[in-house]
Amino acid sequence: MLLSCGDALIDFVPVKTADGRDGYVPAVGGSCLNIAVAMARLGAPTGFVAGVSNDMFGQMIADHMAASGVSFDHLRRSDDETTLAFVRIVDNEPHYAFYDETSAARNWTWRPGSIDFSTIEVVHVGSTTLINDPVSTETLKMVRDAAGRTVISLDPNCRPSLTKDRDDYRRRIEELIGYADVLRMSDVDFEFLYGEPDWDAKAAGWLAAGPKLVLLTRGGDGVVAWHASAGRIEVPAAKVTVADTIGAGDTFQAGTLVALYEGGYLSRDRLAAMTADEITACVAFGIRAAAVTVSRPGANPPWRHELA
Ligand SMILES: Nc1ncnc2c1ncn2[C@@H]1O[C@H](COP(=O)(O)OP(=O)(O)OP(=O)(O)O)[C@@H](O)[C@H]1O
Ligand SMILES: O=C(O)C(=O)C[C@H](O)[C@H](O)CO
Repeated sequence: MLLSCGDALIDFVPVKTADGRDGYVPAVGGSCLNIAVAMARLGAPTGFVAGVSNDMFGQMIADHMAASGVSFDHLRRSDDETTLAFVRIVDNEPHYAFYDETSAARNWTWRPGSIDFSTIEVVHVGSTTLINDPVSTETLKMVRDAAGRTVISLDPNCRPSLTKDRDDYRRRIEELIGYADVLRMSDVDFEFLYGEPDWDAKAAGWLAAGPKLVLLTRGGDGVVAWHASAGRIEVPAAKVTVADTIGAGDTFQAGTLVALYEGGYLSRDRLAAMTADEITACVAFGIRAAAVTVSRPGANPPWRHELA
């Protein structure tokens, strides 16, 4: 089973009302839930590890999971509320204002022994639940327990509006990178964390520290992958008409993980032994899946048959 651990929330997506006013439509989101939904829709056995509210938005999240075939086995329901995110689109790029101070996702805690990692192919962590406590520290505890027993996938998916102390955040992310086997970062996140891009130097340092596969996504400019023996590989993005890029990175991550799963690469040894052609094929599958998401509104990952 593939697990994604982190945030489920409601995105309020901007729309124009029939009489021309600004309005919002609620849509189930959260980077880590989007990844779980995308992996399940693409056909992989998938579970979601998180705190989800019993309130009406939590029910929307549960319904969305059920409709996409995501397992509830590792879900913890509580009476804390659902995180809300109001979305603003500027130049096709989404920006988020979060309301999560006392949410079920933010208050999730790790219970040691609650997951048998020997039965799990990959645990993905990322996004808002890596920023603030308690969930950030609790996620790190889970990753420490899981590391070496299953593959760890990490996408920081930085959210500047939630990050009060950038140095503290960078320290947390760097500790997680030390445990990660597959690291994905967007160029925007890289710049938020490290300023001027020196991707090759940074990727070389990461490959020496832990991750076997490092992926940098650059929106419509494609993906760069680094791997200790296969080297540096560039894969172009698909050419599509963009509706919006909400959830693009999430679907890319999910698609790439599903391809790694189907290819039998989800162990540290198999990841380390991948060839350039094998990496290109897995990344290209992630790109194909992400192309569907960007071609339609909101984070709406494709079902497997839509990639045919
Ligand atoms: N304009 C685009 N045209 C084609 N594909 C795109 C475009 N934008 C994003 N994608 C696809 O989605 C992938 C991830 O996009 P990006 O690098 O923007 O990640 P991200 O910033 O994490 O996304 P998110 O909006 O989910 O946070 C890209 O590698 C690409 O395959
Ligand atoms: O979970 C997050 O980080 C969000 O900003 C909510 C969005 O649904 C998500 O990012 C889309 O990728």
